[in-house]
This record gives sequence, C-alpha cells and structure tokens, in this order.
Amino acid sequence: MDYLEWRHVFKLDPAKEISDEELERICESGTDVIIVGGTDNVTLDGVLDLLVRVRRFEVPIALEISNIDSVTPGYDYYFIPTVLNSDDPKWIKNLHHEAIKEYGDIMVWDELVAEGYCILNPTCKVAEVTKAKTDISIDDVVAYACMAENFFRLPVFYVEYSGTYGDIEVVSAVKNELKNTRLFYGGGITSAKQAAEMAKYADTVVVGNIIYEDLKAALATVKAVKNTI
Ligand SMILES: CC(C)=CCC/C(C)=C/CC/C(C)=C/CC/C(C)=C/CC/C(C)=C/CC/C(C)=C/CC/C(C)=C/COP(=O)(O)OP(=O)(O)O
Ligand SMILES: O=P(O)(O)OC[C@@H](O)CO
Ligand SMILES: [Mg+2]
Repeated sequence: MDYLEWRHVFKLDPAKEISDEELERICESGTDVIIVGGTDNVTLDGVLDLLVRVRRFEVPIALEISNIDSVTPGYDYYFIPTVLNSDDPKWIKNLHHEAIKEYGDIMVWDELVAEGYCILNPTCKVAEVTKAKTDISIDDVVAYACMAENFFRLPVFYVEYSGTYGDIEVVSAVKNELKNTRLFYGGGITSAKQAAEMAKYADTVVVGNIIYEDLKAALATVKAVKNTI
C-alpha cells in the first residue's frame, strides 16, 4: 500500500472553502496525498466537490470517514478512524459495526485503512465530540500505541493534537514503541520548522488548518518534511 511511504499529507476539510487557485497549489505542492476529512458539517456534497476538483491533478486522494452519509465511491483510499482513548464505544466500534452490517457486502476491504486515533488536545472539536480522555500520561499514550500495533494490529496509529502543536516527547515515545504500525502525527503545524521537528519522529506528518489560514506557510511544510530523514 502506498500509504506506507507517505511522509507528508495535506488534510482538506470539506466544510471549508478553498479557491481553485489555492487548491491547485496544494495539489501540485509535492505532498504525497490529500486526505479529505473533518469533524462536523461533513456532507456528501462537500466530499464530492473536493473529489472532483482534486481529481484534475495527479496526487492521490483519500477519504477519512467521519459519518456514513458522506461516503462516496471514487476515492483511492478510505481511512477509518477508531478513537482508542474515547470513553464512548460509539466512536471506538459501534458506528463501524453499523456500517459493516449495512454495507459489508459491497466494501472493498483492500481500499480501507483502519487508524487508531489517540486524541490529545482537550479543547479540539474532535475530542469533544468523541469524548476523548485527553488527560493521560505518556505511558498511557504509549500503551495505546502498543495496543494498536500488537493487539488490534492496526496499520496506522494517529497522534492527534488537532488545532494545537503537540508534545514532542509524546510523539518520540510513541515512535520508540512502534515497529510495524505507521505513526501519523497531526495538529497545529504552522511552520516549516515545526513540520521538520515532527517529521523526525512521525512517519507521516499531517497538515490541516494552516492551509486555510496561511497558504504559503502550509506549502513550506512539504519540503521541510521531505528533507527530514
Ligand atoms: C466504495 C465505497 C463507497 C466504500 C465504502 C464502504 C463503506 C460504507 C465503508 C465504511 C466502513 C466503516 C467501518 C466505516 C466506519 C463508519 C464511521 C462513521 C466511523 C466513525 C469514525 C470516527 C471515529 C469519527 C470520529 C471523528 C474523527 C476521528 C474524525 C477524523 C478527522 C479529524 C480528527 C478531523 C479533525 O477535526 P477538524 O474538523 O479538522 O477540527 P477543526 O474544525 O477544529 O479544525
Ligand atoms: O488542522 P491541524 O491542527 O493542522 O491538524 C491536522 C489534523 O491532524 C487534523 O485531523
Ligand atoms: Mg481542521
């Protein structure tokens, strides 16, 4: 699977506006993939609009499913989050159970990539929605990573600080733990310097909100990540 080689990801939120010119710069930036995803106001219209517009370019496109009503065929990959540090089974496995019961027969399993999320910014929307337990120690996070890799055998463990720059100690401890599962880091990257710092530990660095706030700064993260070994 190509995602094993991705170093840099731009995450586009289907609930937010982006002009054709800005989108072209993102798609032609040298990023490895565009992931389409967000927490709320994710609609089928928004998901289809980005699919059609990004398809004009060569970059692969993945949908990170946040609700079942906005899923459409046509994406290269489907990323399925399960929030390991949520206290509500809905976000760990119940929505997934419902989806598989309803659509299991038509699913193309090879296109699906399960992601074990550990959400660590207490004030972000996704933490609030999924009732994530964010006040946890580094040892707790490392244990979730170990669980993702060795117990559930998930291909991706996602350290999520959505909206705020994360703790490098946490990311580095998780990296030391993981052998096969890929480490995605996302949250609060606003500069090339921060992107390069996280790229020292994370296999894949995800850049989201800054696209909508400072496109030039967002574009600079691509080279920063790619140049970090
Ligand atoms: C070809 C075809 C149609 C195939 C698909 C078949 C199919 C139906 C497959 C579904 C398989 C399946 C098991 C689906 C699971 C369904 C589901 C709804 C699961 C729940 C996923 C989940 C836990 C969502 C919670 C939210 C979450 C973790 C979202 C990820 C994105 C994220 C963290 C965004 C960050 O938030 P953002 O919006 O950026 O925040 P700000 O606005 O504050 O920036
Ligand atoms: O939007 P930011 O804070 O860059 O976070 C990226 C991504 O991890 C969100 O799911
Ligand atoms: Mg966002």
